Amino acid sequence: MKIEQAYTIVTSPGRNFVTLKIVTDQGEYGIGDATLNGREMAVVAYLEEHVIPMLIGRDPQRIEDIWHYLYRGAYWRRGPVTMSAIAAVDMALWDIKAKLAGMPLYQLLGGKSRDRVMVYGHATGRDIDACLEEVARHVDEGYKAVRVQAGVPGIATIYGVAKKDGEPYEPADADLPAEHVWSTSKYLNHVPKLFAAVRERFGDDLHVLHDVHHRLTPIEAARLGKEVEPYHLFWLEDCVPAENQEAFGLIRQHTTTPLAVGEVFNSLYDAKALIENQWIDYIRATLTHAGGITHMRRIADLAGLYHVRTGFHGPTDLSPVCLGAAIHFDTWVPNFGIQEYMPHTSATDEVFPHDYRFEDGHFIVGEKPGHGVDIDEQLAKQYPYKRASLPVNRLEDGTLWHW
Ligand SMILES: O=C(O)[C@H](O)[C@@H](O)[C@H](O)[C@H](O)CO
Ligand SMILES: [Mg+2]
Repeated sequence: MKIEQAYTIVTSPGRNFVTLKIVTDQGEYGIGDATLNGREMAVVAYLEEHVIPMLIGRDPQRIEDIWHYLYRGAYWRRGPVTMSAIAAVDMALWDIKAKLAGMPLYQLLGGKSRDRVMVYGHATGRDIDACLEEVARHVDEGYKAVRVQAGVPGIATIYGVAKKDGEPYEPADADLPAEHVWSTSKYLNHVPKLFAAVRERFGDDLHVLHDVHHRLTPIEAARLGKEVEPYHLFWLEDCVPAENQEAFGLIRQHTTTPLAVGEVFNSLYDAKALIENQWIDYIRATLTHAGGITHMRRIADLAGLYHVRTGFHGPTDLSPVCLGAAIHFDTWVPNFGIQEYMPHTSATDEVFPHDYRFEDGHFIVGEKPGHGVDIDEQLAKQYPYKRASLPVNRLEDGTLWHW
């Protein structure tokens, strides 16, 4: 069996998505998600110029060998563009292998470790009251876990909070990056009040999460972790940028609030010290940005040795292809923690027909052979690519900060 054809499909049903389709000489095909928010066309160029020509004629069943050919064989290793391209190939090849086996992907990975996959949704509001209403809506819809992000008095625009209450949040909202202004002190003073209000209204059983989006220093993160301890967060996410993995060692000494990190990681080496030192509780790297199923299995297995569980990144800027494959992975992986879920627009769901379903705060995996997600290429053509950038952040004195 040989790979006869491979091509990228860029579509923007509300936001940009990059999909790689691989077709074999026997007519079987698989698809993978290659979406890197705000840098989509860099991955398309990498795939078209450097990856696809090398795939033609190879045996699609040799997933492991193709992974190493693309990783080691490139000489230049890692990085989000390279690893998203490799991930898309890997996801498409697992899709093909599972279709050839006549099995849903989770069966090929080792079968079910659980019947359903707990997800967390996003509640966002411009102030605490509006945010509590959104938490209530999620609880009514069956969610058992909710990420809570509210506006902070004195900060005009903040990560995770939609421009209008009740609307979904989309960060890549401008042709060129919007500029936000950030105040660490205003933020730190406000967040404990938000979680006090959440626990007061919703009691102890609801799992609550919060995303700091990389904005604090280690000692500031330690303070926040301590101050929210009474509210028993499921996790505190990305509390500092993680290039310097040792930073988490400092935070860890100060707080029992569980720590999650990794949505911008693209390899095991980004997380090695974090995992081996047990500085974190949840690893958030996901299939599309961290080298696909083949590499995420290695990360999850290492994590499992150190009591670290998975908490895959699942924003709307990953396509339903990634989400579908992730739900198979989540259904299998022994050390599963939780799956992030931001619902895609109905236009996106139409372009990417899928067989996973949301029920009572959980995803239920589908039974179709492969990862269960397809692409309607004709419909995809109706939504042309439109450049969209993530914002940048500045301190009140103008210094460029982490967004
Ligand atoms: O926890 C999350 O879901 C993330 O922080 C996202 O909202 C990112 O900001 C986005 O994926 C960037 O492209
Ligand atoms: Mg995040």
